[in-house]
Amino acid sequence: MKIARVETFLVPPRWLFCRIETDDGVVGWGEPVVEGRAEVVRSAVEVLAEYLVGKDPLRIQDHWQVLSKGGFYRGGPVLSSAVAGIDQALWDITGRALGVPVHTLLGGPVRDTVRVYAWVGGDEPERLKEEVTAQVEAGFSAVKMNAAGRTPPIGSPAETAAVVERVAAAREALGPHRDVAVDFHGRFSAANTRRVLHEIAPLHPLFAEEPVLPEQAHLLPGLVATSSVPLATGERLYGRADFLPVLTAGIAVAQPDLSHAGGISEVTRIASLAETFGAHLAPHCPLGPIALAASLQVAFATPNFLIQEQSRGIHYNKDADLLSYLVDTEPFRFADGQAHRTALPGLGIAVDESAVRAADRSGHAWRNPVWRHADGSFAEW
Ligand SMILES: O=C(O)[C@@H](O)[C@H](O)[C@H](O)CO
Ligand SMILES: [Mg+2]
Repeated sequence: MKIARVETFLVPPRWLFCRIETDDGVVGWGEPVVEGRAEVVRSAVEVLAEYLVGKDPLRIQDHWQVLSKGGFYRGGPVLSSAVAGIDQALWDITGRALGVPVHTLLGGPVRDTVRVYAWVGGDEPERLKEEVTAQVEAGFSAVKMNAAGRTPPIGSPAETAAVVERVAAAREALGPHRDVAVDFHGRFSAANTRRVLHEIAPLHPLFAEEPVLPEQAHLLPGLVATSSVPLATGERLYGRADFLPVLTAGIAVAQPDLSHAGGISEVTRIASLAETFGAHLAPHCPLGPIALAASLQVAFATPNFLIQEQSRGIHYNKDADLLSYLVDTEPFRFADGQAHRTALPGLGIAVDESAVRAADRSGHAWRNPVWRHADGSFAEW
């Protein structure tokens, strides 16, 4: 079997899919994308495809090495995401060729269900409470909320109180048997995060995500030492080498993204690395159905897995959502807040190829919002 063709599809709301076809007709799908930079990753996939065409798709490890390291310059979001999507498609092809799910290829299942969480928004506590209640009624046992949008480097008492009030509203709607995770997005200074973590700790968050920016891993040990809130990070880290410092710093939850951190191959390695630090895996995934399917395959085979992000109900624009490109949406219904393991081959989903081809014809030009503080200065996140 040889790789015959690699195609990419720029599909709303903000994703990029790749389809790899073999000469004997087996097809695998992947999702190589960086939010806001989809066209750049598309170009990277096209360059990497030059090497792949004519090769045996089952040699995933060797292809991963060549694609990740053979260009001399390594790592970073664009290359690692391009490799990630290709890697997902090669695992999908391998599973389909052998008639087994990817989690079987990864050593077999260690669990039958995977707990997933839903995102909730809302600036006002009452609105947030409504959103949490709606997700609880939809079956979810865990949600994630933003700590805040634009925050000044050090918040006023009122701004700090507003964050606490919103987390408290979520906690009240959830009760003591469900979980709330709080995403800081690196938008707070470490000093502000330290103060806010102290205030929200009694509300028992599942974890605090990106408590500082990814390039400030050296500040994490101080936060770990001064807070009882488990810290999480990883959506903007792209491989084992990037995770080593944050794991060494003592984070509790590693959050590689299956579409950013080198795909199934590299995320399983990151999971093993995290295990040696006693840390758990909670893959980032505000992305599409293929990234989520890849995440779930890893979750079914990873002992130190905690919880899975997914984008049901997040509408980056009105044109499409998580379910738009699937023949059968059942795998992502999450009626009881869980994904259920199946024996379907490869990534375990059926992509609606005609819907993908049609969506690519209009494409998208999704870009990250640029935020500014009240004084006009750039607000980084
Ligand atoms: O944890 C999350 O899902 C967010 O931080 C998103 O990754 C961010 O809004 C960019 O897509
Ligand atoms: Mg995040």
